[in-house]
Formats: sequence, structure tokens, C-alpha cells
Amino acid sequence: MKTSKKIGTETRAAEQATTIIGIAGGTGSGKSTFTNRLKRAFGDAITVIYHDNYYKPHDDLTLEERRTINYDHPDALDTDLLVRHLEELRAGRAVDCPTYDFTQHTRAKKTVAIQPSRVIIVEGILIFQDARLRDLFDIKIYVEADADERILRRVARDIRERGRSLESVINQYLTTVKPMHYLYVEPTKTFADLILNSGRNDVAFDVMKTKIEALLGEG
Ligand SMILES: Nc1ncnc2c1ncn2[C@@H]1O[C@H](COP(=O)(O)OP(=O)(O)O)[C@@H](O)[C@H]1O
Ligand SMILES: O=c1ccn([C@@H]2O[C@H](COP(=O)(O)O)[C@@H](O)[C@H]2O)c(=O)[nH]1
Repeated sequence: MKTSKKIGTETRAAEQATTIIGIAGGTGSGKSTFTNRLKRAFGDAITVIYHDNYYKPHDDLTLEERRTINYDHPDALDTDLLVRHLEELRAGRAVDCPTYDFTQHTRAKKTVAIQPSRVIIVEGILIFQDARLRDLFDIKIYVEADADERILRRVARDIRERGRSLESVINQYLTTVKPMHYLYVEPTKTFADLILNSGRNDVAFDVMKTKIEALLGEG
């Protein structure tokens, strides 16, 4: 959307424009739930990219040492690489996206080829914290959920899917996740165009689905 240039009475560039949608919110708020629902609805017509895949690798450290890293501080992520990748995608070029292994707290070996498209969704807890990312987003959405619900969901998810114990999730939450949330995540809500009450919000999903259909020329 931002690349549109008026040429006479035509807006030619707008026909080719890419719209980048940022979906932020605290851990366990339902960002992935909302994002994945849109991805299921549109398939390859839209591109989804997760900031989580850009956590810095720490292969030089042992797993025990990696468990103690503060993953909720902006410095834990290679946001420079994400910015470069979004610029490439917006220019119509595919990128090789890293993937992340939460059970090992480091990057996985494989990368995934991400194709450009007219609508790109970027999801992550800290994506509105970086001014360069904010500038790239045409639409900014913040998924809201009470802290008690978010931690309960995180406990269940991290034990089920990310190889964690109850004790490790509680300890990580109290030492880094919670303080960083109030320092770096929650304040960025102010940048949002839309604040969603839950990632399982059918009305919000229908609104965004209609918007994306229009952007894709399906409306
Ligand atoms: N509104 C909701 N009610 C109950 N459970 C939810 C809701 N939204 C998400 N969940 C569940 O909570 C967990 C975390 O949701 P997820 O979308 O992964 O959060 P995030 O990406 O923001 O960390 C998942 O297991 C998901 O199925
Ligand atoms: O190695 C890692 C990297 C990240 N985390 C935690 O992940 C969440 C962000 O992901 P959500 O899907 O939004 O929950 C963040 O709060 C980090 O603490 C991790 O535990 N280990």
C-alpha cells in the first residue's frame, strides 16, 4: 500500500502493491491462532512469516546454558534479518527463512523458502517494538488477552509442544517473560490500528478476511 504512486489519474503501482500486516500481542494471547486461521483461509495466496523463527542461534552454548537466556528481550532476535527479508519479499523476491526449535532453544538446521505475495502477515511478540518493522507494516493488529489466561495457555502449550516442565515454565515466566512483557510488549499496543479481544474472535476474523479478499482482488 505504501508504495503506491499517482501516475496521472492512474495508480498503477497500487495494482502491484504489497500489504504487510503485523500481528503482535503477548505470549499466549492467540496471535498464532488468529494468524494460522487466516493462513488456512487463504493458503498460498498470502505469505506468513513468524518473528519467532528469527531468534538468534546459540549453538556455541550448551542446552543448559541456552535455557537461561532472556528470550523476551528484543536483543534475542535477529530483527535485522527479518527487516531485510520483508524488504526482499516486498520487492517480489523469495527468501530463505530460518526455522526454530523451541525444544532445543536454538535454530533448526533447515530453512524454508518463503514466496512473496500481495499480502504478507508478520507475527510476533516484539514486532511493534522495532521502529523499522513498524514502518513496514500497513496494518498493525494487537491481540489482547488477560495475563492469567495467557500464562495458563502457555503452561499447557509449552509442556505439550515445546518440551518444557511446569517448573521451567513458571520460573521463566517470573524471571523474564513477565517483566519483559510489561517493558517491551504491552507498551507497543499503542501503535496498533486494531486491538482484538482474543485470537478466537470470529467477528475480527471475518473483518480481516474481508479486508484481505479486497486486497487480493477477490472482494
Ligand atoms: N481464546 C482462546 N481460548 C482458549 N485457548 C486459546 C485461545 N486462543 C488461543 N488459545 C490456545 O492457547 C495456546 C496459545 O495460543 P497461541 O495462538 O499459540 O498464542 P501466541 O501465538 O500468542 O503465543 C494454544 O494452545 C491455543 O490453542
Ligand atoms: O528458545 C526460546 C525462544 C523463545 N521462547 C519463548 O517464546 C515466546 C514467544 O513465542 P510465543 O509463541 O509468542 O509464545 C517468548 O515469550 C519466549 O519466552 C522460549 O521459551 N525459548
